Amino acid sequence: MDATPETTADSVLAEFAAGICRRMAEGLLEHTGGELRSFLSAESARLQAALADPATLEPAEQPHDPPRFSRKGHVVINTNPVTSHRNVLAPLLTEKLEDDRAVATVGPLPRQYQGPRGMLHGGYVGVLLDQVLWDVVFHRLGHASFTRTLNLTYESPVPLGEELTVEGRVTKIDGRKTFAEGELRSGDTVCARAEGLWVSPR
Ligand SMILES: CCCCCCCC(=O)SCCNC(=O)CCNC(=O)[C@H](O)C(C)(C)COP(=O)(O)OP(=O)(O)OC[C@H]1O[C@@H](n2cnc3c(N)ncnc32)[C@H](O)[C@@H]1OP(=O)(O)O
Repeated sequence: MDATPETTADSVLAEFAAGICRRMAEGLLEHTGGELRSFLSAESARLQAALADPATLEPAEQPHDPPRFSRKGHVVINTNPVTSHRNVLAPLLTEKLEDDRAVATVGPLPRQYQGPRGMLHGGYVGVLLDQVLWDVVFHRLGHASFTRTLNLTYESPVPLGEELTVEGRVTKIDGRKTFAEGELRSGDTVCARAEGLWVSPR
């Protein structure tokens, strides 16, 4: 990353643009023909308007992920593909961390995450569980670790278009090894379970 400073207005604009990109990604899979053209034109116009006068986006909004600064003063942007409001791939989580437990809500997820028709792609099920289990391990240890194993059991398809709950728990710490487990639910239905091992750096 470079050392260019970023104002709050810049951060708000970047997240606004990411929101438009998310809507475009969804709209590209929803619309066709003339409807697609109108949709793209309207979203482009919204971005152009914000670019022409970024101040109009403030102070109504504050950035969710304002850039941090490294010790050398370089801008560090949150690139996380699950949680960063600036990463258009991120489905975005709202997460609560307490002691050995994390509970996150995500979604409703749109069509760009689709695997089987109307259902979440299985790889994304793993992405969501990996993130929440990593988060609870980080919260418990106070430092980052690497996912070494992640075993998934798919119990039932995960519906798109509904809010999902992802829960993670630390189950054991043994030296550099931290074990955690969790599940992804739609309502009261457990759709997937995960258990894995996280290894702290030497
Ligand atoms: C900022 C937010 C980021 C969120 C990220 C979300 C999580 C991620 O995606 S992390 C990225 C994906 N993971 C990776 O890329 C990791 C790739 N793997 C690695 O880099 C290495 O294998 C790494 C670091 C995990 C472990 O390497 P290394 O430190 O050499 O481990 P190693 O010494 O062999 O094993 C450590 C311990 O685990 C044990 N162990 C290793 N594998 C297993 C296993 N499968 N089962 C049980 N125990 C195991 C070893 O026996 C050893 O135990 P002990 O300390 O008692 O002797």
